[in-house]
Amino acid sequence: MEALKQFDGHYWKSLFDSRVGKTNWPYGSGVWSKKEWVLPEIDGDDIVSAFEGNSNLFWAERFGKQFLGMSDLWVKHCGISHTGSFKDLGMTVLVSQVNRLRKMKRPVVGVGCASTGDTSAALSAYCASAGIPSIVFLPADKISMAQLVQPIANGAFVLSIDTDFDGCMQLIREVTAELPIYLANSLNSLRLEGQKTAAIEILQQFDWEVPDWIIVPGGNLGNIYAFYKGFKMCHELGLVDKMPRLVCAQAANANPLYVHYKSGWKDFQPVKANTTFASAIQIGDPVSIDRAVFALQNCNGIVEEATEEELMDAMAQADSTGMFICPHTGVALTALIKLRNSGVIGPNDRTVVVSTAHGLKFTQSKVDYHSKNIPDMSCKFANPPVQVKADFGAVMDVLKGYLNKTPKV
Ligand SMILES: Cc1ncc(COP(=O)(O)O)c(C=O)c1O
Ligand SMILES: N[C@@H](CCOP(=O)(O)O)C(=O)O
Repeated sequence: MEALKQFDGHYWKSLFDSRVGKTNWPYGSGVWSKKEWVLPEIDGDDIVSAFEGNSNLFWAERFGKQFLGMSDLWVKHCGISHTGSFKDLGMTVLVSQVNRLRKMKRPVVGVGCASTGDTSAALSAYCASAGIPSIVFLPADKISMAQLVQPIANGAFVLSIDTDFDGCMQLIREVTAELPIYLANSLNSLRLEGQKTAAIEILQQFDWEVPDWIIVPGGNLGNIYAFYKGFKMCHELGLVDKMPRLVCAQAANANPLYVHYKSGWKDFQPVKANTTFASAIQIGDPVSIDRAVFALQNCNGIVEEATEEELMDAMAQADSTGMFICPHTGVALTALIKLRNSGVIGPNDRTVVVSTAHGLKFTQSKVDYHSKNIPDMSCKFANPPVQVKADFGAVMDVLKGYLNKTPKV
């Protein structure tokens, strides 16, 4: 920070703004356009990038107005990305550094992670691009088919292990302590250095105006800290004059941070994470718990939770306004709905919900919901297809019934 403080906020803003939308290597990446703040000393030739970042910040006008009476609601689509999640932002930094270490002949035989599906997809893609072996530990039968096929296709060594994510995490930590395999989970701060650029990007996209609220779904809890760090740096280095308030949203079935928050931050206890449609955050013993607590305590942050029904309904409502979000973003939207209904978030507060993965990775959950195929869930926003005979009269009857119910313009 001392070195960066040699330049003022105006300098950094115009430097970062000058790089947006260009193809210059590596600055065309949303992460590497902030290289001086991420990993300054790395040589451009060592960087492994898919020009990640620069994701769209979408004005959720209809969702905000129709469901929440809000005028200034935005969704940061970090999941519209190379491997379909925000993990690309951190993985480009970590794999670039490993690439550099290997060129320096350091003994790194490969890179490994435990994963609920998105970290493994990003790791295997970036490693494949650089010709570095990747090893991924996945909890058997607990990730989506779309996520599972990503490391397989990218040539990773995939271990499907009969445990949950927390079990995989413990195993990879033990294995990487014994073997020269570089650990790629977010306890490695290189990941967070990349992920923090999403916060800087949001400020940049608002012309360096600070939103009131940022809502982030949390699992292993690296990302909530990364957002805090990105905003904090912009504040301390004079690019903006205040911090937003952060909200971390968890699935009620995997809510150790929520329980800790509700206890007044007394004694943290890991939980046994139960099955959730937000499967990528089915984590009971998050590795970045201390960082997350630090971040939330220092920005007057809030933790919320979402039941399965709440998160699936929120996802369906968002999709009905033209989005196609993942269940984790449904968790974040539920937090928004609760905070808006209780008046904590005001109708005109500028609010950004961070969407963390592409909805196409989680289509089975949408199929189950719209087929009303979920035990004990009413699926009240389901929109199942109508079965109809191949007959003009039958089709017309069905269409007339539909058009009669459709609001007139
Ligand atoms: C899609 C998705 N959303 C949210 C998260 C939560 O991020 P973090 O683990 O950094 O809290 C993860 C991974 O854990 C994820 O894959
Ligand atoms: N959701 C993550 C869980 C691991 O998180 P990490 O950020 O510590 O790698 C995943 O997709 O694996």
